[in-house]
Amino acid sequence: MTNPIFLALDMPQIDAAKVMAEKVKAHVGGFKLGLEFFCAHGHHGVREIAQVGLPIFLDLKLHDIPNTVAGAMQSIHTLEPSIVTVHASGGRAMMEDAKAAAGDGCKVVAVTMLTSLSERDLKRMGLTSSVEDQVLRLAELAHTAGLDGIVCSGHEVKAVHSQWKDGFFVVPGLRPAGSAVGDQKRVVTPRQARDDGAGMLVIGRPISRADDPVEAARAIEATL
Ligand SMILES: O=c1ccn([C@@H]2O[C@H](COP(=O)(O)O)[C@@H](O)[C@H]2O)c(=O)[nH]1
Repeated sequence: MTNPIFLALDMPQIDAAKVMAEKVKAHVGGFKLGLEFFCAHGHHGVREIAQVGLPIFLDLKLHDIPNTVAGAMQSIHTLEPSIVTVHASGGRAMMEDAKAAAGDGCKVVAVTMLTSLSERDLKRMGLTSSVEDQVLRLAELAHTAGLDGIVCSGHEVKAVHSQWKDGFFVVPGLRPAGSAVGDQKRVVTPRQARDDGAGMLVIGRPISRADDPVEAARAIEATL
């Protein structure tokens, strides 16, 4: 089994990110580079981390009109990410154009409902359905648009998996038992997410902010 853990390198310093990546590379399957890192270091930064030798997940959460998102996908093509995110709420046409622009060898997955949101947050946005129904609805839209899968929390992944059998499901908001939750609201353990159908486990602070990141990554890997 390939290691499903992707370490989120959410840090603005490229040297620190590279040191962290080198340290933990034996215990993770790849690295996730998001807005904090990409806004600071762009293409150069992605190439630096790619040199460590593991797959790169570019978590840019693209969300704009179809033409703009397709252009952004083409602009990151040369970086050869193994997976890129767009927001499902950008709509079907946007997701279709993103997938077409991504080309072969790059999975495109849609963020459904951020793991930092709760049912209460949905209501504040005027959405009256449950979190699970909202995630299932957006997953169906992403499936229809031809995407490879979605990003959701471990609370919904089982239901999504039973609705979309061959989908690829990325699950962040993961916390080993007893670790600090921080700003995440819908959390489960890495093992629970994997058992429920997650294909990729995105983990940041429980590893990157641990006193001993190598031991933290090793311990999580051992639970899977
Ligand atoms: O719904 C989402 C989508 C993406 N993320 C990203 O995952 C990591 C989680 O980091 P932790 O430190 O383990 O909380 C982070 O990079 C987010 O941008 C998410 O958390 N939820």
